[in-house]
Amino acid sequence: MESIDYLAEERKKAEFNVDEMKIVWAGSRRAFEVSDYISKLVADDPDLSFIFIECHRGIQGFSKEERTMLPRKELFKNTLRKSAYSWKHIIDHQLSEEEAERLRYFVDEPAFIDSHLGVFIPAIKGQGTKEQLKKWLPLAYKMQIIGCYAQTELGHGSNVQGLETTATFDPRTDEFVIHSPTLTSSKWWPGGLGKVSTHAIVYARLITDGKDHGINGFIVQLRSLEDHKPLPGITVGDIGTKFGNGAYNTMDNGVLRFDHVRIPRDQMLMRVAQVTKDGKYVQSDVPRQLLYESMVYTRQALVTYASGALSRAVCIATRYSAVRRQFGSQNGGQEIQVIDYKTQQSRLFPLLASAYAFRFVGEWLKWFYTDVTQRLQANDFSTLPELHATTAGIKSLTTTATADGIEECRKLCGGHGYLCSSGLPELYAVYVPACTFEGDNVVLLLQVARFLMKTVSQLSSGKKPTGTIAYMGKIEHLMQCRSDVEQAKDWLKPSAILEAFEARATRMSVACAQSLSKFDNPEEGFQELAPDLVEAALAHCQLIVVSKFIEKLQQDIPGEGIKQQLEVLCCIYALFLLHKHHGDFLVTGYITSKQGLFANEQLRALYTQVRPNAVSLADAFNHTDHFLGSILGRYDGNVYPKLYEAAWKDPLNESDVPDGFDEYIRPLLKQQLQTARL
Ligand SMILES: CC/C=C\C/C=C\C/C=C\C/C=C\C/C=C\C/C=C\CC/C=C/C(=O)SCCNC(=O)CCNC(=O)[C@H](O)C(C)(C)COP(=O)(O)OP(=O)(O)OC[C@H]1O[C@@H](n2cnc3c(N)ncnc32)[C@H](O)[C@@H]1OP(=O)(O)O
Ligand SMILES: Cc1cc2nc3c(=O)[nH]c(=O)nc-3n(C[C@H](O)[C@H](O)[C@H](O)COP(=O)(O)OP(=O)(O)OC[C@H]3O[C@@H](n4cnc5c(N)ncnc54)[C@H](O)[C@@H]3O)c2cc1C
Repeated sequence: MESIDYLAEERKKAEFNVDEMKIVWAGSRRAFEVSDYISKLVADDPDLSFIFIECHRGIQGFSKEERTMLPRKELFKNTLRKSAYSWKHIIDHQLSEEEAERLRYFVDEPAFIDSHLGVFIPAIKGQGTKEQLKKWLPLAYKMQIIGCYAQTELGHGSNVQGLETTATFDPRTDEFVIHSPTLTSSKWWPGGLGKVSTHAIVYARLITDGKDHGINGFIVQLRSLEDHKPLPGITVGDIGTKFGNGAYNTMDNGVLRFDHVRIPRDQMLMRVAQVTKDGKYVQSDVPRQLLYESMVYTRQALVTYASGALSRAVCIATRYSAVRRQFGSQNGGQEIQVIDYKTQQSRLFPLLASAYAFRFVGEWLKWFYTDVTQRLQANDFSTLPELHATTAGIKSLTTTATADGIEECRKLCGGHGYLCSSGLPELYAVYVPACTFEGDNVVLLLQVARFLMKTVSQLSSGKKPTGTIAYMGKIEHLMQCRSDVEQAKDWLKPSAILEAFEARATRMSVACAQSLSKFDNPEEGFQELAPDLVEAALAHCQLIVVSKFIEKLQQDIPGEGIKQQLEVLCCIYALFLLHKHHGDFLVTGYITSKQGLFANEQLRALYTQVRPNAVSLADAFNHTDHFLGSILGRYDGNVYPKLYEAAWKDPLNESDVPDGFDEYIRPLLKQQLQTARL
């Protein structure tokens, strides 16, 4: 049966070519084609799109929207089935790495494979010697071993140097003895550890000849490759159900303890430091920070994932806002679409713009990461501190804004957003740990702040800042200049926006540096001023996102109306931030309150420009209905009949009279009858 497109009128209003925008969103025509093909493949194959569960009626299939009603144990088993099926598909059809990654993405269930491919393999690549890569990578790529990343412990996560697990070298047997000396040293959280991984990269304190050399990575086998039982000395299991039904519970985050487990010496990852057969500790000429390299990789990858998650929420909220009507009916006509309310626009459109902004900064960050890792291979470590600060900061900014944005989209959908069938509660529950994993977002901003303070202190020594901090080279100008905006439309000039963000970031960093210099003990000062330092770091990161959006617009972007739409979105992103943080811009003296009001006036005008294009800008994300998993976000906008239909699928509606009626409701009703008779 052909479906009616309830959003057709909205789509007719678009002032740009949606197909061309899909390519800009995907990054290239080839990336679009791969994503488009794989997302449809997943949506159309029940083995990938459905959840099959054994119940009293035999095997029953459930759609993605019904996932939150299902018990964890069955969901988990289904995820194992999907992973095995996906893997077979990848091998049988010889999918490329890019296609395989897309397949994992569109299946859209957190699983051990994410840790295996997203952290275990990158850790071996980053910290292993050539010989170690040769031995372990083929096994990992063929999934003959499955690995996880066991860094965090019950007692320590953010403070990596505080980890307690020990790896003590025994020269008599040429082995390391891996041990968990305390309860708090139990590994806690690693994804894929609880029930699946056969191996782990274990972070432990390296001890030779009684001397503690700090943290290093070790490859440790955890489970038998025959019967999957834990090896002697190993206690391992799942840490328990996490936030939200369904959500991240398809992942087996685990707990792990070692009781003097022995591993061969060559299972210490030895790119950064080596231990010789006679127990000598030898530091390589590469920086110790390379121990943290896999975190840098994952943090940059999480930025593109942030744009993906935010775009899903925004797509749902935009389509639903065009379908939903409230108030304003005249002469029996239709009510007003809620998307036409300026308040709805002022909450929704900055998120739409943010999704695009995060996409482009993610694209750039991927390039930057590749560039720096190529330099590292050639033993040029000069850009590593900047890469660390940038990945940490942009991961922090984008994941916080995305988690908050998903929740805002839920509220933008009113009551129906609170239903699991809207897809938004589960999207939030799955997404929100990204603010914590791969580094707590505040801890990461403090890393950016340290980098900024170092940069400011080096300015006086004549060191020329480059890359993302090149703007600080113009410190004299940026400390004194004032905005020359005279009317609202002046805020459309990229140069006006850029200077505002540069001046604000510079002034906030310099103010922190000046306050810090008043402390005798700089570390004490850093702790005391941490809230201000976090704000300065955020200002720097927002400048990076804004400037990468502006740089994107300087490229040749073909397609009818595409550049104009992106220009509008770029200005919305920047002016929304300016409006939200206008206290910073005012206090640092770059703008006057009048200029702040002009920015807000311009922002409202930009919302009017986006309005006719909003649904099409959300369509350009090219999300399938399967991937969205949301009745409110359906492409055809046919929301109400589908919501009504879905309600009846809830297990509570399997019978008219609920279980428990005889025990708990009937006696109450009877008691009331008796009271009434009295
Ligand atoms: C079927 C399908 C088939 C195919 C599919 C294919 C592909 C799928 C592929 C990929 C999936 C991709 C992406 C993954 C997506 C999702 C991942 C999934 C789940 C995520 C799981 C989560 C994992 C984790 O959470 S792992 C644990 C993370 N832990 C942390 O982040 C801890 C945070 N803490 C720290 O990082 C550090 O402790 C610290 C806070 C940075 C402090 O460090 P330290 O104590 O050493 O102290 P200093 O601050 O003094 O730092 C010293 C010095 O080092 C510099 N530094 C610090 N960190 C780094 C770094 N990372 N790099 C470089 N340099 C660093 C710091 O600046 C100081 O420098 P100076 O001395 O110069 O000042
Ligand atoms: C879903 C999920 C998956 C995970 N997967 C893995 C995995 O695969 N492998 C793995 O090893 N780990 C994993 N982790 C663990 C994760 O990396 C840690 O939880 C994370 O690094 C934060 O550390 P923490 O839990 O110790 O938080 P804490 O550091 O205890 O943070 C608690 C609070 O203290 C604050 N705080 C901490 N230090 C400072 C400071 N210096 N200054 C100011 N404030 C501070 C934080 O901002 C936060 O508000 C996962 C976590 C989750 C939630």
